[in-house]
Amino acid sequence: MNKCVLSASGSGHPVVCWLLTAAEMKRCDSNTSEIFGVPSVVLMERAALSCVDVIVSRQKKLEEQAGQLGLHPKRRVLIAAGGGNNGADGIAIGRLLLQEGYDVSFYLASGEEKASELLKLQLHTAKAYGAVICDTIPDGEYDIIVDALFGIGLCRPAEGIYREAIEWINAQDAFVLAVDLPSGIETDTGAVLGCAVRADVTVTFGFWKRGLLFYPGCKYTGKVICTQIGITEDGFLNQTPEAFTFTAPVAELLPARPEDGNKGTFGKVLLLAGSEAMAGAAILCGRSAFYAGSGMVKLSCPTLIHPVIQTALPEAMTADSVEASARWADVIGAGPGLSLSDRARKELLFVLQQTLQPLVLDADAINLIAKDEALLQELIEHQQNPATRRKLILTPHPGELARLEGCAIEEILKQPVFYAKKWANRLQAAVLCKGARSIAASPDGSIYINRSGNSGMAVAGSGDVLTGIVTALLSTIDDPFWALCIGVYLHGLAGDLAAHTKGEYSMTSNDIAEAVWAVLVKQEKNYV
Ligand SMILES: NC(=O)C1=CN([C@@H]2O[C@H](COP(=O)(O)OP(=O)(O)OC[C@H]3O[C@@H](n4cnc5c(N)ncnc54)[C@H](O)[C@@H]3O)[C@@H](O)[C@H]2O)[C@@H](O)CC1
Ligand SMILES: Nc1ncnc2c1ncn2[C@@H]1O[C@H](COP(=O)(O)OP(=O)(O)O)[C@@H](O)[C@H]1O
Ligand SMILES: [K+]
Repeated sequence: MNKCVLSASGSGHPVVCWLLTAAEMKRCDSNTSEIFGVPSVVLMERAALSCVDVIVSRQKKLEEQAGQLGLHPKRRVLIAAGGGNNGADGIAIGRLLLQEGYDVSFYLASGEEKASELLKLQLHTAKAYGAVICDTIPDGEYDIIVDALFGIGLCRPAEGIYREAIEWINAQDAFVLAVDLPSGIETDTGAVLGCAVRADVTVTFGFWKRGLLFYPGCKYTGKVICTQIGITEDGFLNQTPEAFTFTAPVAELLPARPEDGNKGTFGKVLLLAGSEAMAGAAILCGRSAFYAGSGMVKLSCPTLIHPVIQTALPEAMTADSVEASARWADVIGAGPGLSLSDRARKELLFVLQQTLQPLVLDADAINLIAKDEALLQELIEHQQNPATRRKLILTPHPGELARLEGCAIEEILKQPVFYAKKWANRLQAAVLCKGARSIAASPDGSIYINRSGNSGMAVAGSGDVLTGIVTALLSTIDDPFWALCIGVYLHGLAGDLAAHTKGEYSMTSNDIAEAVWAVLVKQEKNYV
């Protein structure tokens, strides 16, 4: 991956949003305090102030609206604090709200004797300002609940009094602000450990955590507000986080289009796609490749389906076999609607063994390789050897990745990041694991987590569109991992546009393909 582009984010590169694990965040916290000398208590005060800002500005709006109706919204707050530094944040928030004139009750779920040092300090200060700390939830009705039970330190399922507190919070008719993360959400995976708070707003400090983006965690966060509390990219030192996502627009990452270019300049894409029963896959893939900027697209598929392809996609050329076009192509994409036929296998073998161009493998190309242990081993050996390695992208869904791995789909779904990384390393390739949050892994260990797209994209042919986009981008973007990340992101944006016009119920994969051009126009114009 082009680390230069990513590290530019320190100077405010608008495209990349880091997604941290708990360990990365802890390292960054401690570097900020220990190397740069910003005391933890200063960071904590800023963290607390940033939450207070959110509460106070919301309250102000409510009071303005209610005032016009002669109403007076109450300011009854409950702070629900755990025994770690997330709890300490909560106590600091409560103390600041007391000073703002709010009616604040404090519930400390863990005993004071088990409190972290910073929590002890915060308890001492809060008490000095008149806070009364209760060891059961004080009876009463609350307008605002601050969830500060657990943050990035959650390490086991929430049980006992913690479960009771979480369930109680979820049963209240109050505005819930989660501090850093909703309690019960695992920082790295977004899994619910036991049970989790359903927040209206999550104020997260310094950087996004992966679990705020992954499902199911993202369903618990409400609106996520990432606040700057003095923990910056300087705190990474030389260890940038593994994972990132894009924030729109990505125009500056798109391949440049030379004014004096010709159709050869913009990529000659050869697609091994389509079969008698799946001609549409080839059409969707080819159409998307054109919309994503390819100069020329040639589809290698059985002669029988040439007429239907020529009719639906007159811009494309057709061929009976890849052999004749192998030299012509700048890039090859293989798999959509290919089938597992003998012809498909023969064609794929030719591509794998007789060509060297950058290659995208999807769907049946992956299934054919997964079925053939010798072929898979040969591919691994080629890719492990720098002398024979080619630029390679794989775009499996979890079922296809499970076939490659030889395990159950559930196993992949439990650890998608792990398996994407494992295959990226094994094949020295950019490997995607598709889903509601597609994960792309690079051989250098970088992870892209995609957040564009919607459930309307869970429709037949959607993956074929992605293959067309990614193959087109691979012809002009040098780094396969970048081509994959950008392709996946644009594909999701096209899905969002299709959902906007046709709705998630009715949109088809062709609607996604037909939205690609509009997404690119928006990117070019630098707005979304
Ligand atoms: N410099 C810093 O370190 C900063 C830390 N901040 C806050 O500190 C938090 C991290 O603090 P901690 O590392 O203390 O972690 P937490 O406060 O998130 O939780 C850790 C505590 O909870 C316990 N615990 C974990 N899972 C449990 C379970 N299921 N049941 C019962 N107890 C459980 C642990 O044993 C530990 O005592 C962040 O999320 C953030 O809110 C912020 O104040 C910003 C600055
Ligand atoms: N709930 C969802 N939210 C966002 N994107 C989704 C969702 N479900 C599926 N997708 C996307 O739709 C595409 C489906 O691809 P794939 O499973 O290969 O479909 P097909 O084989 O039918 O073409 C993937 O890019 C995936 O990330
Ligand atoms: K929390």
